[in-house]
Parts: sequence; structure tokens; C-alpha cells
Amino acid sequence: MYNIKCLNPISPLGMELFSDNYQVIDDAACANAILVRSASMHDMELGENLDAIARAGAGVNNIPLEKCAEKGIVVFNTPGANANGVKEAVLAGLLMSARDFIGGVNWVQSVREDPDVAKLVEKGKKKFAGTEIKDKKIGVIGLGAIGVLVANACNRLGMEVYGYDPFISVQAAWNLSRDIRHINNLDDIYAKCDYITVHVPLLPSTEKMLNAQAFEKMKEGVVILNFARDLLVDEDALSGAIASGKVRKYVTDFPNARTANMENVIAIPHLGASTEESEDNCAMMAVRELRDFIENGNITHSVNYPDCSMGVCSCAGRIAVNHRNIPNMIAQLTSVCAADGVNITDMINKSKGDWAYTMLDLAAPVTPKMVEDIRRIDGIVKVRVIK
Ligand SMILES: NC(=O)c1ccc[n+]([C@@H]2O[C@H](COP(=O)([O-])OP(=O)(O)OC[C@H]3O[C@@H](n4cnc5c(N)ncnc54)[C@H](O)[C@@H]3O)[C@@H](O)[C@H]2O)c1
Ligand SMILES: O=C(O)[C@H](O)COP(=O)(O)O
Repeated sequence: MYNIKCLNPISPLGMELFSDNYQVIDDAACANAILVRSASMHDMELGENLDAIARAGAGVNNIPLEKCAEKGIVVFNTPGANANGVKEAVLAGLLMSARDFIGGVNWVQSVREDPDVAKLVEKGKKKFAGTEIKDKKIGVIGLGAIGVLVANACNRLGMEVYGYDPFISVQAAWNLSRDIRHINNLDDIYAKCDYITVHVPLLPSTEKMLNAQAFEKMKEGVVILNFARDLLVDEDALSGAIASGKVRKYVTDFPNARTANMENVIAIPHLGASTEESEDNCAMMAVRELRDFIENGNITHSVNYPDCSMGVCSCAGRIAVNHRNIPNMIAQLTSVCAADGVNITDMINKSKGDWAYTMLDLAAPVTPKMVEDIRRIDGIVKVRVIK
């Protein structure tokens, strides 16, 4: 029986994909795997039996990835599974920043009991007039699962779209409309665009990427949309840019004590991925990833270990080993099998940065002695007997 702990509510459509060999438990310390959305895991004790964490969503800045890697805990996410939900939220944010629907709707609420409300509406509506987004220029920073959908949708709405992503994947490039203008220097986006939307992960290299220097280069009255993470924006600089009128509106899905109290901020309570469809997609993908990892040892969509697959486990014995990406590991692993006179029928080894993962399919069942001998090798952080 495998123990699963959910740190956030996870869609039942995902949870139903667990077989009878899995049970949901309350105590995270006893979990073999954890399912999480945005709950912060940075201060959490990671239990001795914890083999995997699946983030039902995209951003993994709430998970201590390196600490997990050191303990041989594989962290997964669900790339693209909530991208359409976020794209639609961005479009809503874009339209709300161009037209004062929020101010107008709130005003109607305030006069709704007046018997002359219909007349008042016609008289008062000019206060809430806005602009159209057609023919306006939008810069999309980060052309991953979400950025590509946003760029293509804005293009279809008649906007002039500028896209920037120095690390764009081949898949994303294929999916991008040929009408999107490819930008190699962010300054071009800052100089040209009426709207700028960010869709990059929060990393040390992207933290506060929208800072005073960036605002300085932007057009007067620019609108910033942030459906990625609050810390991508330097909020001291943002406050100044709003006060001076440089930034006309800041639309954020990540309000905090600072931005929620700023003028001209449209603060949305992190609703980007909160749709039935996105929640179902993320949960189903996360549970499938966990099951394939637990039952077969295969890794798909990990953010701290390499993707690695040997298909369904049908051999006499399969052993999965998380280890440091250092020389001589494979020789030492195969020597253990040789010493026990066990034939290796198949094997795979993959690495990602400082970490590597090896699976060995054996002609005989794995013995406790083999596991112990492998654990003793310097650089090994986890050994799992899959079968
Ligand atoms: N509001 C929400 O509910 C919600 C939902 C999903 C994701 N997100 C956030 O959005 C982010 C993006 O999600 P995604 O699914 O598109 O991820 P993704 O991994 O598919 O795309 C991220 C893209 O950013 C690019 N990138 C990285 N550093 C960059 C840089 N310095 N400049 C330009 N591009 C850079 C990468 O090359 C990649 O193409 C997530 O990391 C998460 O923080 C928010
Ligand atoms: O990174 C993500 O996938 C989003 O921020 C969604 O977060 P949520 O699962 O808490 O809605």
C-alpha cells in the first residue's frame, strides 16, 4: 500500500486514478508521495519514506527542489495542463485594463436601488469609457505553454504581438503563430509595447526582472500583466512607475500586502488556473506521473531529476537508483550485479545538472544484499526496488 498526502485540495478526477493499492493519509511524515498545488513546502520536514512530490500545476517555487534532489525525492509538475485556463484569465485581465468594466459594474451596484437606474446608467457611463485592444502592441515575455497561447490569442484579437524567450523550446516555437514578431532584446518590447505580459518561472535569474531600469525604458501609460509570480516585479519600482503615470495599470494574479493597496492595480486572487478544466487536467497528469514513477520507476516531467523511461516493468527485478551525476557510478552499479551473478537485461542512465537516475532490469529478483551494496556506494542518494 502506498501512502499519498495531499497538501491542497486535488480534483477528484485525478484522485480517482489511484488504484486500491493507494491510500490518502493525513500525516505527511508517513507519505510515499505528496500532491501539492501552491502550499509552501520550504519549511516542511520531508519524511524518510517520501519518494516523490507532484505539483498539480506549473510553478514549483513553493518546493525546495535542491533539498529534495539531495534526498532522492523526485519532484514533478504538469506542464501545460493549466495553460488554457491562464490564457483566458490573461485575456480577461487585458480587457479589464483597457475598459473600466470593474469601475462601471461597481458603480451600477451602488445605484441599483434608484428607480431611475436606467437613465443614470446612460448619463454616467462616460466615466468608464476605455480603449480597444485591436491594433495595440503587446509584448509577451516567456513563450512557454502559457506565453504561446496568450501570444496567439492576442494575435487573433487583432493585436500586434511581440514575443521574447531566449530559451524557447522547439515545441513552443512550432506552436507559435508566424505573425508573432520575434524579439531578441527586451528593450525592444519595452520601447514599443502598450501592454506587457510576463509568463516566465520565478527563478533567481528572473526575480525582479521588471525593475526601475525596465520601467524607465517603457512607453508612457503602459499596462503590465503579471499572471506568473509577484516577485518577478520590483514593487518599489512599480509603485514609483504607477505614481508617475508611466504604468497606467498593473494587473496581477498574485496580489500581496503591498500591491493590493496600490492605486491602479487590478488584483485578482490567483484565479489563473482555478477552472474545473485546469484543475482536472493538472490532477490527472500529476497522478499518472506519480503512478508511473511508483509502479515502474519511470520519470516524466520532473523538475529536479532527468526524465527517464523503460516502459512497464515486466522483468524479474527492476531497481531504480537516484544518484549524483559523477564519474564511475554505472561501473559500480553493474559491479554489484556482477558480484551477485545477476544478469542485467536492460538498463538506462540519464542525468540533469548535478543529479542522475539509473534503472536496471535484472534476470533475477533484487536481493536485500544488492540493495545494501548499492546504498553503500558514495554518491547514491536513494535505491528503490520496483519489483
Ligand atoms: N496564474 C496562475 O494560476 C498560473 C498558472 C500556471 C503557471 N503560472 C506561472 O506562469 C509561469 C509560466 O508557466 P508556463 O506553464 O508557461 O511555463 P513554461 O515552463 O511552459 O514556460 C516558461 C517559459 O519561460 C521561458 N523563460 C525562462 N526564463 C526566461 C527569461 N529570463 N526571459 C524570457 N523567457 C524566459 C522559458 O524558456 C519557457 O519557455 C509558471 O512558472 C508559473 O509561475 C501561473
Ligand atoms: O503555477 C501554477 O500552476 C499556478 O500558479 C496555479 O497555482 P494553483 O494550483 O495554486 O492554482
